[in-house]
Amino acid sequence: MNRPAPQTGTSADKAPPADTRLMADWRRRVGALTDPMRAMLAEVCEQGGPAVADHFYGAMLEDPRAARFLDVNQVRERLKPSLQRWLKALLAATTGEIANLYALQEHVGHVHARIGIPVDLVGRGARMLKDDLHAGIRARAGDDAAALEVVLAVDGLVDIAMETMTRAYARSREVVGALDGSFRLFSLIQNIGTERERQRALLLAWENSLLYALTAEQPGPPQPLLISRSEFGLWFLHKGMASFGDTAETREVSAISERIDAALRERLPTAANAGERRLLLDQLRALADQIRSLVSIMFDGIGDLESGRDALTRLLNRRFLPTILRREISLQANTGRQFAVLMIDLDHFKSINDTHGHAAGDRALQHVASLLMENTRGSDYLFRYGGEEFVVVLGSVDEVEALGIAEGLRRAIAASPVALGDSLRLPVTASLGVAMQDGHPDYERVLARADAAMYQAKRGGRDRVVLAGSDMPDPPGARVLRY
Ligand SMILES: Nc1nc2c(ncn2[C@@H]2O[C@H](COP(=O)(O)OP(=O)(O)OP(=O)(O)O)[C@@H](O)[C@H]2O)c(=O)[nH]1
Repeated sequence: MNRPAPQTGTSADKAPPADTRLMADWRRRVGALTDPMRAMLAEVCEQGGPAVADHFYGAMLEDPRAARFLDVNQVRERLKPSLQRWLKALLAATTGEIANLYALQEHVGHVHARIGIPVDLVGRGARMLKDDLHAGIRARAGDDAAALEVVLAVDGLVDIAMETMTRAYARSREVVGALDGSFRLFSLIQNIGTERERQRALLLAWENSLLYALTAEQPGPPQPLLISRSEFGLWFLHKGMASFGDTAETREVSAISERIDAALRERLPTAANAGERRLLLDQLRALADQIRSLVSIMFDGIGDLESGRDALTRLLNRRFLPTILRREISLQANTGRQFAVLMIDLDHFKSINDTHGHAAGDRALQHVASLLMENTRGSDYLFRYGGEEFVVVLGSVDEVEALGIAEGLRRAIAASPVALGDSLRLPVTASLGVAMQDGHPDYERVLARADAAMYQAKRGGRDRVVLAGSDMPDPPGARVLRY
């Protein structure tokens, strides 16, 4: 598991070289600050900082778009103090500190882009900060020329910080846009023919369960029959819509699925006799037929996709991970369905290479990749993350389900040695870190938590699952740790 820090998607390594003109201008402005001006700015930050931060985040939390990214505790404990520190760093900087400030602003710009913070909201925040700082300056120095000088200096510094951030933001959004676009092309499907047949079969399986339930004496509650809960429905929500995009067909499939589920919820409990249930069944099957035709049209439309997959394992390439995580984060915000990230690292993999050769190592990687495919659902995303590391994104799961799938994967890997030649069976184990998405808008965080949990699993002795930050009890017989 030796590897450099993960660099996914919009990381700084993809940023253009620093804008030297902008930095020079920044230095010039900072150099022009006189000692009295600096003293005034220090006082405004020191005494007015907490009120500025209160006002800033109070207004942000009132905006529903910002409220999606912020929660009250996070604002109180982390963001307000960090805004005050940032103000101080910006307004009290010396020319020698500009390079660091520039890097910090770029970082913030990248994070905003990853999270998808609307750019007008950032602009509004800057305007509010300036207004409050102006008020603080005028309260101390009145309206004389010296105060005006300080106001102009503050405006210049805040604007230049914003410009640096916006530059990084714009660059990151370009990367995000390009990745999202290419993901649509590549994501879908390892083999379009197979995937098409698989989804037809899943739809049919859902219809059969409907047939079975509706012809039974007691059809039971509607919940387990909902198409949105079926494996087809999960595939459509997590992968179908992401891959085919917002088209007339995908919208129509969503609308028909909602009609099916509404009919099940409303009419199943009151469909007292066999005749009524038969009628309901016929209507639902007619709707399922429409879905079938639409899905067929969607598959016909995508023609020849390249694979976008890791050549050795056929799993998804990690460069698409940010696209998927961003999408799952917004799906969670819109639907309330949680998702989980599993970080999986094979144990002592180096010794397999060292003892049996690199080809045997490759074979082991392919073997584990196929175990991952066999032991996950059609709606899950499987990535080759690095050499002997994999990431699985589990959509629509709670903590218990995620843990169950992770533990199932651990067991499947441990129970299924790699066949090398006719007689050699090589045991392989893996350490797994599981992180539930905790509502934080930056996908790097859930990845980092899964990664930390996986490291914990290594430290705990390997061949185990560690759940990041949880109080739940371990399932019986499972090698699950909490920390
Ligand atoms: N065969 C093969 N080996 C790979 C590939 N990618 C990475 N590796 C090897 O995977 C090994 C990873 O070793 P380490 O990171 O030291 O970790 P480890 O031996 O798995 O030990 P722990 O993770 O601590 O349990 C290195 O020897 C890499 O050369 C690959 O595509 N094929």
